[in-house]
Amino acid sequence: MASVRVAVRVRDGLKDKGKTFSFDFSYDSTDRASPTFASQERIFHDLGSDVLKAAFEGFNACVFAYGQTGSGKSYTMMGHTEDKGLIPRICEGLFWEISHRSKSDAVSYLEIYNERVRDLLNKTNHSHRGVRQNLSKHSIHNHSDMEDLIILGNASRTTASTGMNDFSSRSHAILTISFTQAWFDAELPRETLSKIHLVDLAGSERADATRTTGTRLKEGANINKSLVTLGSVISTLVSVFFLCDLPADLSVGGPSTKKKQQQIFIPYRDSVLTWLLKDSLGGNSMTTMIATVSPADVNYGETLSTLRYASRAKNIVNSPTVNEDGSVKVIRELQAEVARLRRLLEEANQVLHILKPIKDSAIYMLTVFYSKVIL
Ligand SMILES: Nc1ncnc2c1ncn2[C@@H]1O[C@H](COP(=O)(O)OP(=O)(O)OP(=O)(O)O)[C@@H](O)[C@H]1O
Repeated sequence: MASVRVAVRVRDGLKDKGKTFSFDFSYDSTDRASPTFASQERIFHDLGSDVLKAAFEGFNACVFAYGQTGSGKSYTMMGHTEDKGLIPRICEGLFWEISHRSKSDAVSYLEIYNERVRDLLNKTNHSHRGVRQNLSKHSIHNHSDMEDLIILGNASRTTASTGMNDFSSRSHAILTISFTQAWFDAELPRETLSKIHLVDLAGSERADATRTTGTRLKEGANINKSLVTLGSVISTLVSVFFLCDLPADLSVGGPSTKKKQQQIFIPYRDSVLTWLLKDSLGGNSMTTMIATVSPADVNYGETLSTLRYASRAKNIVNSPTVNEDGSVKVIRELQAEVARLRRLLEEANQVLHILKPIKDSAIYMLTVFYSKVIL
């Protein structure tokens, strides 16, 4: 079991309004000259390197950035050419490690725009409501292939200028790296498949703050709808785990608590985003949420709501397991069984070896007894 890790990254000066939250990490990225300034490198060191570690151990991993529009989600996830964010750094790390191991990789990159999935790596693919239908998968052989795909995908992403951000992401973007490793462990074959989801969410926003109308307003409504669903999924998951955690004597429903947990409906299907992130929230994944805040006074309400959102997400417990290829696992288990039977046979032979002289002398004694006493 692993809790969702939550890191908070602050863009501007934070005014103390007397609320306290606790998170796994907190970063101050307000002033480059400050000794406490958290650089992109530091964020990768703390959060990105664990994603790589999990993936190489055969787990699924997910990082998603959540926060008000303009607070630094895209900067944290993608960054700029000269100031790279988590995605390019994780990809670099992946290829650095991969050069020492056997593997194969595939990448897909999609955006969810107005509740429709659009393939960012295949412009001929029209957007659709179905999840992952027709999504192109691209084999990559080196880091430069990966960089080209990211540049291609980013160029297709829907951004627009809003009152809060000149290049506001108007969609949620999910880059998925599927990653297979095959090797021999004590002469037995092993194969694991890990998936890394790197997610840059569109900004949570108020229409009046972003001064949106028309298309922007419709986008904003869809963004907010999916973020509200994400919030409901998080709250519901937390209540399920809260019931799990209750000691038997405190559990509200006594023996029926388990039944209640099973009856709780988690609204994953209410938005494309939550459906795609199903495994990352309450499922088989090591997940990190990065909450970005830009707490100028004017943003106090949004900052507080982001921190509350993040604080709830911290209570989600996932159950990550190593994703081993089923058929390779069966082969490995059969090989282990054959080795066990061989060992048993050897032991039986050794016992026979010890018993043989006893058997021979028993036959000899019986023969002597028969010839001398009976005859
Ligand atoms: N920690 C930071 N250090 C330096 N610049 C930053 C930082 N965070 C954000 N910025 C800058 O602020 C601007 C807005 O950031 P960004 O586009 O990442 O916001 P966002 O949260 O992704 O917004 P939206 O939800 O509208 O897409 C960008 O020009 C970005 O480079």
